[in-house]
Amino acid sequence: MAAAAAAKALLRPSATTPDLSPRFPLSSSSSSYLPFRASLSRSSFLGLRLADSANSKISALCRRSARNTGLRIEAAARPTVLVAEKLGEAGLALLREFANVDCSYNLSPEELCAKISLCDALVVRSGTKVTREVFEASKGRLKVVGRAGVGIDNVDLHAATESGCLVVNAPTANTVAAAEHGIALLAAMARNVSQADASMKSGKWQRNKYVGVSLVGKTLAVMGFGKVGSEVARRAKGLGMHVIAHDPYAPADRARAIGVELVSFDQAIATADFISLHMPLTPTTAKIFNDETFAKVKKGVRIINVARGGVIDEDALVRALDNGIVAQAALDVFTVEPPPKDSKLVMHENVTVTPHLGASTVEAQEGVAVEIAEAVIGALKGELAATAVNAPMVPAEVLSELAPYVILAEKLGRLAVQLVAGGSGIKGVKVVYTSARDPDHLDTRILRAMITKGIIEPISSVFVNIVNADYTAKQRGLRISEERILRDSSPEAPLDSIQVHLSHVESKFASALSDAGDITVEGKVKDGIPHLTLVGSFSVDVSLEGNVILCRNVDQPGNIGRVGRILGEKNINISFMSVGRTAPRKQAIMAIGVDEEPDKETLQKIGETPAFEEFVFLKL
Ligand SMILES: NC(=O)C1=CN([C@@H]2O[C@H](COP(=O)(O)OP(=O)(O)OC[C@H]3O[C@@H](n4cnc5c(N)ncnc54)[C@H](O)[C@@H]3O)[C@@H](O)[C@H]2O)C=CC1
Ligand SMILES: O=C(O)C(=O)COP(=O)(O)O
Repeated sequence: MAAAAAAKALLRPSATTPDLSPRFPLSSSSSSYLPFRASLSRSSFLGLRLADSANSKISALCRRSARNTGLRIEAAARPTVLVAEKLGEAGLALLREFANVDCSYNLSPEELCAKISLCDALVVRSGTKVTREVFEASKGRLKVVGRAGVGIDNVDLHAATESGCLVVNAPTANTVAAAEHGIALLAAMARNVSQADASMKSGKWQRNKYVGVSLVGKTLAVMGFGKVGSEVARRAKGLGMHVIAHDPYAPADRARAIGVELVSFDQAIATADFISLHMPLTPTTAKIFNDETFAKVKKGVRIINVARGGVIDEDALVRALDNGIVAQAALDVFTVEPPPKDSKLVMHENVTVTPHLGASTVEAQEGVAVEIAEAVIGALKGELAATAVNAPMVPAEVLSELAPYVILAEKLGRLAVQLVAGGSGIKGVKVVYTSARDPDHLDTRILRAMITKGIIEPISSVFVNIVNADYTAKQRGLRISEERILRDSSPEAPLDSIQVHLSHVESKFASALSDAGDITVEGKVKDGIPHLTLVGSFSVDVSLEGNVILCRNVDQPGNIGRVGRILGEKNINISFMSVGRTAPRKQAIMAIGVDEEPDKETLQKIGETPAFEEFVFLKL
């Protein structure tokens, strides 16, 4: 529950307040499909407005918690999910429980762009290009792209990240289907099954023409020893083949466990009778099989490609087939899909083709549909997806521990930036984490993202989430450095404190400057609630709920009463108050937590109080 709350805070655009869900006494199962969120923000991560028609017990809890913390509950419309390619029924049923589902297949790029600004999520397979234009056309509404399969080369990940859109895939459910298809193509190619079938159907009986080659004892090189590659290797060994593999990143012990030897690229292609491709299409693997490569293969090699067409230079393959260097090829995937009708490769008599059917089994399609529906629904609820492609994956237990610190981190960022005097410009941010645990084991990515969010959102129209935080900081020239300090405190908590320092800036509240001249704020988590514990060099202790007024004054009797009276006259509730001073009757900082936002006149009155040398109102 806490993990889910932390994740929601990470993903929503303007988490001005902690999500309340951890405090709701709900079982995770009862809450999992309820479209509820409580938030101060005008819209949640997905721009969802919360359903007002839902379970009244939950509504009451939301309202009560909302009153306690000054939160507002908003009613949300159901999100809209555009399913742009055929998806298994079980996945569609899950999506329909949670969202309005628009199944529109075969959209042109223009039609997709026209629809996308009305959609919170998009589900695709390999046939839809999710380009930068799509993200731009969504105008920020699209919050998750679900790829119902493995390869995400059809999604512009840079554009997704820049727009803060999460991309999730379904990496496991079609592995076996793809591996089985690889084996089907291997066997069909070796025994000329499709050619012989076509010949017979045209009325011929050509037994001598279609003599094949045996698999047993032959060497198969598996290029890319990941999920599919290793399943292909396992099956090929069952057929009595000698299997070698090339994968620069695969662990040798995994290969050894299957009885496969990992070899270099050149060794693999020079010794193999069959080469089966299972690497992703990336800038390094694009056209990795080209004229130069074919010049190094064993003459008469047979090639199977169930990965991506783009890893082969198709013109070079046609040349290699024509001159007999490659005896046969079996291809499920093509550089352009569908390939041109007159494609020499497709029409080649030594080539067996299928129209990207690797993942197309009934079982795999039901599997990927459910896998992607769950990931998309999770993301629409603001949870971090285990299969996120463009966001850090944080284990649930880590997230659960860090939940209150995630909220603290954002609030510290928000406080710090509001202390900057106009025109200063922020360049350097230093974050110091103190912990009793080995600081090297502290995963600060989500905390850094939230501090970035807290700093950037109040001063720009950009919304920042865990997907685009680092990118947005870089874009704005914000350098964020981190320091971890080992402190002798309770090792039960993951962190003792977080300090945010903004360097080389002027402050509108001079007392927020530390001795080193940085705007400094520090916070801790006490009883699960984030507290502000240091401003400049003044120790304070104010719970970070609602808003905060900071006043500097000379420590003398009556100041608390004065400000209390001004706020009381306007019915503004003080939630917390603390005084930090250098010494009795010397300079002091009063930190006052207020539930409501004082109007201009009230703030002016506080400012005009003679005892107050400076003051600032900070929105959390
Ligand atoms: N035809 C179809 O319908 C299907 C195609 N695929 C495709 O198959 C490919 C593999 O999928 P999975 O095994 O699930 O992915 P995976 O991520 O588990 O495995 C890919 C492997 O390729 C390796 N690799 C990366 N660069 C390499 C290089 N330069 N040389 C050799 N190996 C390299 C990686 O280390 C990794 O082990 C993907 O391109 C995927 O899109 C997957 C499922 C269905
Ligand atoms: O999962 C993959 O990478 C695939 O290539 C499967 O593609 P598909 O979903 O069948 O269009």
